[in-house]
Amino acid sequence: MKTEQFPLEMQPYLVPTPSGKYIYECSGCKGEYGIEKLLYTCPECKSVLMIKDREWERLKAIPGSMWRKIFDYRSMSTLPALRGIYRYHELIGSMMPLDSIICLGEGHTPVVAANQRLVQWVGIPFHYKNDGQNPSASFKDRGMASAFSYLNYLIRNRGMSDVLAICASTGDTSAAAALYASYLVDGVKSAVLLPHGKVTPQQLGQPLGSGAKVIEIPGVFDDCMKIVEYLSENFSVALMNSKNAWRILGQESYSYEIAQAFDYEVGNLVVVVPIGNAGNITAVLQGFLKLFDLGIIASLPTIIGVQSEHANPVYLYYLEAQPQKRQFRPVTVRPSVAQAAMIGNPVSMPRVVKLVEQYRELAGEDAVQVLEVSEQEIMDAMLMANRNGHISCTQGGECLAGIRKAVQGKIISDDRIAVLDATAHALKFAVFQEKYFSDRFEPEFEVVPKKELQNAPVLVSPPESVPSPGQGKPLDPEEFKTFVEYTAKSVADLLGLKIR
Ligand SMILES: N[C@@H](CCOP(=O)(O)O)C(=O)O
Repeated sequence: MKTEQFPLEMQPYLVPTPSGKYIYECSGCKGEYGIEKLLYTCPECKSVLMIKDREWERLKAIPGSMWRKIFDYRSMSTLPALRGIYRYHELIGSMMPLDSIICLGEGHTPVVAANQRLVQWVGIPFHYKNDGQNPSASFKDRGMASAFSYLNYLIRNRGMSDVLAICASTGDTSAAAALYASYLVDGVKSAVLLPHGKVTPQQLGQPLGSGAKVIEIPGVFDDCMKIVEYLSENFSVALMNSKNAWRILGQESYSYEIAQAFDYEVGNLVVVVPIGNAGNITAVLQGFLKLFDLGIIASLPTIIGVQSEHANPVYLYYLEAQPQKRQFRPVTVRPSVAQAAMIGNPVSMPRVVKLVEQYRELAGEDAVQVLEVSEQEIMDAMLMANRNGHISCTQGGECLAGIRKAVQGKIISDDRIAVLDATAHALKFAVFQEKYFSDRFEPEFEVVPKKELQNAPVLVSPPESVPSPGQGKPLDPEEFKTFVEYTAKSVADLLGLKIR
């Protein structure tokens, strides 16, 4: 819809203009730093940074009801910069002029209600929010849209040039970073560091296809992360992992979209997210806190973070009930089907600690929970989801296993409604489905396929006496008729079809 076609009262708000005073704020010592250049950790105490708008309070001059209208109307705007996550401009980088914004179609991902069979299996109604329907098929695109828009802003306004965008990845971040870098023609190249053999073939193909320099490293993601951290401290590169606080801003849009999808009534919702490098749960918590602070939502939803038993440092941290006794200890990860979250030392942990405390102060101790599930539960849940109309990845399976456990363990009451994060498209993780279906899981995964969830193709192969078409060798009409009749009968027998 064109701006002039919106109701008159909305027109002044539709096209945002740059506003606010953005700074980096240290999640440890609270030190503040200007955003004229990229900064990842506090120069003083080395803790990770958050981005803060010093003029945030000005947004409260507009009532929550009006913000709701602004965001809803903006969803209909055809202005290129507002087609994706920047329809929430004031919340995720309002200093950014619209001409710096990169939008590759991220956001607006569907919220799909579970059918009755799945609702019964879990115990409460729930929805999947399919972030696999983003441009590079994962939620990382939300964060990359924001981090690359900021890079673009620095290139256009601050004379930045010859940028090498670099990241460590379990697969999704690299696909997203390479995609957005390839779009920015003004001197941005990308390089991605992947743990050798621990990224699916589909995910490996993505940055290669986008033209990134793909470098494989022995070890796991945590090792790659240490290398890119070293590179970003000692060389002129732009770090595109969620350690870069601009990534977090964009990923907050996941919370904004959930609020919008539920008409901003989120108090009864339980939002379930997997935890890997912890950028996602950071953004989800911060996103809902911002909406609450501006009166856009009247109450906060419950947040459940889920980890696999094979990569569970955040779960172990919160196992200790007394906050003053909690101590974060990185873990050595074991092979996990939730490979995107196979991370033992999440870089956003200091942000999580701070935000969970803030969230619990406002919404109660139970408002944020962290659970762990087994590899078996993750795989079974993903397959259950996908057999019932979803396109969930293994991390989405992790969420489903988590909410089921929470309901069965009465951590969540049966009058709640859940929204599960399917962080990536199922196709990226087809290799784990294949291992399950063909019973080829290496013992370390600790997954034993259940017969009722397996599936395999059946080859109908006519005997030599029946002519069969071959590549470039079409059958004559009589032979073809014989082939069709024989094969159709075999298929009918296989399917147990009855003659009409
Ligand atoms: N799961 C991630 C790991 C890196 O996470 P990030 O959000 O810090 O970039 C991936 O897809 O690589």
